[in-house]
Amino acid sequence: MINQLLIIGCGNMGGAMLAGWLAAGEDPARFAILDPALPEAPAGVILYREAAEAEAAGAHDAVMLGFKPQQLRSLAPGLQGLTGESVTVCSLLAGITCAQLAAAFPQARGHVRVMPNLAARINKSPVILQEAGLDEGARNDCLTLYDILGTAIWLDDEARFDLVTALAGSGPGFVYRFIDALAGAATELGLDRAAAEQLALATVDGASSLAAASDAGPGDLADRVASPGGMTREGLNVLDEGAALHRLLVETLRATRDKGAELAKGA
Ligand SMILES: NC(=O)C1=CN([C@@H]2O[C@H](COP(=O)(O)OP(=O)(O)OC[C@H]3O[C@@H](n4cnc5c(N)ncnc54)[C@H](OP(=O)(O)O)[C@@H]3O)[C@@H](O)[C@H]2O)C=CC1
Ligand SMILES: O=C(O)[C@@H]1CCC=N1
Repeated sequence: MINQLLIIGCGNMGGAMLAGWLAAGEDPARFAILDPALPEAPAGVILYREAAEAEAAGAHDAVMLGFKPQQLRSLAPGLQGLTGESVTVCSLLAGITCAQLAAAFPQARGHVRVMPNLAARINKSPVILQEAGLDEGARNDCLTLYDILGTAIWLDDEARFDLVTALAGSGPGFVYRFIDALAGAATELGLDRAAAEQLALATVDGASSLAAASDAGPGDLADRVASPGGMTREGLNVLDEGAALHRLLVETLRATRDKGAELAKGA
C-alpha cells in the first residue's frame, strides 16, 4: 500500500485527483502537497511550501509530479532528496517518458506515468498507467490507488502513451468544445443560448450514460436514433459527408499526440 503520496504541484489536475480520493473516503493524512503558491490545502492534508520541509518530514513513500512538463528540467535537481530509493515517482507530465523520469530521478524505487482526466474529481476518469522498474507489489499498489479515481489500467506499449493521452487525457476538452458548438449552433438557428446550453449538456450526459450502460456500440446507437426516413439521418449525413467528422478528429488527435513528443524533446 502507498501510505503517503506527496503531490508536487497541485493545480487543476492534481487538485481534481486529490478531491476524487477524498470524496471516495480516503484518509486526508494519506496525502501531502508541495506547492509554493497554492492558497490552501483541503482539511487534513499537509501543505509544504518548500521541498526541504517535506524532506524533513520524510513521511511519503510515493510522489506524484503535477507541475508542467516544461518545468521538469529546472525542478528535478531540487527534488532529489524527495525521490530516494524507497520512493516511487509517479508523473502526470504529458509527453515525458518513463526513461526520462528514470534519468531525472535515478535513485527512486520505480517510475510511473499516470494519465487521468479532470473527471477524476468525480471518480469517473480513465487512468492510464505505464511503469518502469516496479515489482508486482508496487504495481498493485499503484493500480489500487489510481483505480479509486475511476478505472485504472496498465498500458503495455509506451509508444502509444501520447495517443491515449490525446484520447483520454485531453478528451474532455474536445467533448466540452463539442457541447459548446452544439449549443452555439442551436443558438444560431434561433434557440435562446441558456436553454441551448442546458439541452446540449443534458443530451450529451444522457447519451453518454446510455452508451456506457448499453451492449451496443456508439455507431449502432447512432443508427437507432435515426428513425427510418426521419430527421436524424439528415443530420448524420452532414457529419458523415466525406467522413468530415472522422477526418477532423483524426487531425485533432494527431496534433495532440504529436505535441507529446515535442514536450519530451524539450525536457
Ligand atoms: N489539466 C488536465 O486536464 C491534465 C493535466 N495533466 C498534466 O498535469 C500536469 C499539471 O497540469 P495542470 O494541472 O493542467 O496545470 P496547473 O498549472 O493547473 O498545475 C500545475 C501546478 O504546479 C504548481 N507549481 C508550479 N511550480 C511549482 C514548483 N516549483 N513546485 C511545486 N509546484 C509547482 C503550479 O503552481 P502555480 O499555479 O502557482 O504556478 C500549479 O499549482 C501537467 O504535467 C499536465 O501535463 C495530465 C492530464 C490531464
Ligand atoms: O493539455 C495537456 O497537455 C494536458 C495533458 C492531457 C490534458 N491536459
